[in-house]
Amino acid sequence: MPAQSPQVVDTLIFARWIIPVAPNCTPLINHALAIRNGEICALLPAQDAESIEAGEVLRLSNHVLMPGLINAHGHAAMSLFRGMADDKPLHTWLNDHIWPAEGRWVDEAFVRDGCELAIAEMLRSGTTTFSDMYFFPEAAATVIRKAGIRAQLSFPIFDFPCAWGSGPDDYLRKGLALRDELKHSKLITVAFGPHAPYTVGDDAMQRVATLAAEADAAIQIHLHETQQEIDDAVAQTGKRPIARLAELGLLGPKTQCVHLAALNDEDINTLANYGCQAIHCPESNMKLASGFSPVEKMRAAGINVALGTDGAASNNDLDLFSEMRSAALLGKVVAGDASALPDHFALTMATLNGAKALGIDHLVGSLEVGKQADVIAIDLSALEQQPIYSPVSQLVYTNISHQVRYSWIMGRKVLDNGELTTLDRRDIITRAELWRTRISGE
Ligand SMILES: CSC[C@H]1O[C@@H](n2cnc3c(O)ncnc32)[C@H](O)[C@@H]1O
Ligand SMILES: [Zn+2]
Repeated sequence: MPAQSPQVVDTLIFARWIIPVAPNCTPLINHALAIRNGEICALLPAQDAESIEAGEVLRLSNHVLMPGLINAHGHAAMSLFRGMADDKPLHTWLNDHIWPAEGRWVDEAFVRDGCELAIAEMLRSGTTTFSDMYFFPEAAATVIRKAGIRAQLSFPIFDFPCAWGSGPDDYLRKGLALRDELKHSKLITVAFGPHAPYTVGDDAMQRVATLAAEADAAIQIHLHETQQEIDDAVAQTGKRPIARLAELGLLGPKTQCVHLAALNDEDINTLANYGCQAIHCPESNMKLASGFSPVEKMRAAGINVALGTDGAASNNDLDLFSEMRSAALLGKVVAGDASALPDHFALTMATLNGAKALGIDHLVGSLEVGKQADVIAIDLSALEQQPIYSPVSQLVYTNISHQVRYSWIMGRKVLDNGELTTLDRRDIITRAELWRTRISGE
């Protein structure tokens, strides 16, 4: 919108700093962003925006405005298992604790309540899009619509039955029906979620590859999470999981590979050649002692690397700001280079790279005119952020998520001065406590 011909907009936000992420993370100082019909319609110097007429005007003199964060991998409803099984390695955690608990407790009500708790936590800490892989995705969709958050739902596929279905045929039928039901949704996309190479056999894997290609849909899978996963696969099949998936036709630019915490150079080449998406979950990988993802090597190979928290039972929070910090710190240790994974790259992983990984970078991930208005504002005036040499450094390296004050998704304000506008915080806490009482048998 040319500054000389002001038009009426819905929301006009003046901010001390605006970090657009594209073309880069250099902060624009004293600028304004205008929103009309859910889209960003102008980004311009503050003095040029004064004449614009707006339904609502916000003057955020201590704040950074930036794209909403994109949590590219998680299991939202697992928030109800937060702190239930800590300090265990992945396979013990899954086989002896999480899977038995899921078998006993997970139903539609669990997913609804757990999802709401997770979404509230994510909204309060700056996430505007998340990717979920969990049972009863229809129940998650109901809560997502209520909250007004953006999401990818990767419906689960295993070789064995679970509370949501009886096996691959049933999962694929239900998942495709959900995809059809949500095909006109502006906020939700539906992807295939084969759980992992060790829980999905060749037949089901091939069907996923065929159906996803037919539907032009994304696939999200836990992949190369531990060295044990690879050693077991080599012992059973003679192949590394990435090589097996390549043979089965599962790898491509719409394949979102989660964890990748045990990779050799050949694996990295294969992922790069197929144009796969990488989703790094540093805190979950550390907590379960799964392994170290070679993020710098993947980036150097041209692989898009996004960021995810994983579920709250293996993290134990859904705070993407702290995830950026962990990624930046761990990235330096793994690369043996303090200049590896700099702050601006961590910020890009949590925004634009997340959007690319989920195939929605034409819509979100950066503050650019024409994109959807998924925007957050963070107050930098607290003591813990002083003094401010670089707002990008403060966002990545200081403890900041509690300073997220505003959040808009498609132009709708879902966080207003730190308060959720679409969800009831107290009610969510009450229901979480009820689940804890039930689960701990009190
Ligand atoms: C297909 S529903 C999701 C399924 O995945 C389990 N899960 C959670 N975190 C992890 C992880 O890090 N690796 C593998 N599987 C994980 C979750 O408990 C559900 O059963
Ligand atoms: Zn996971």
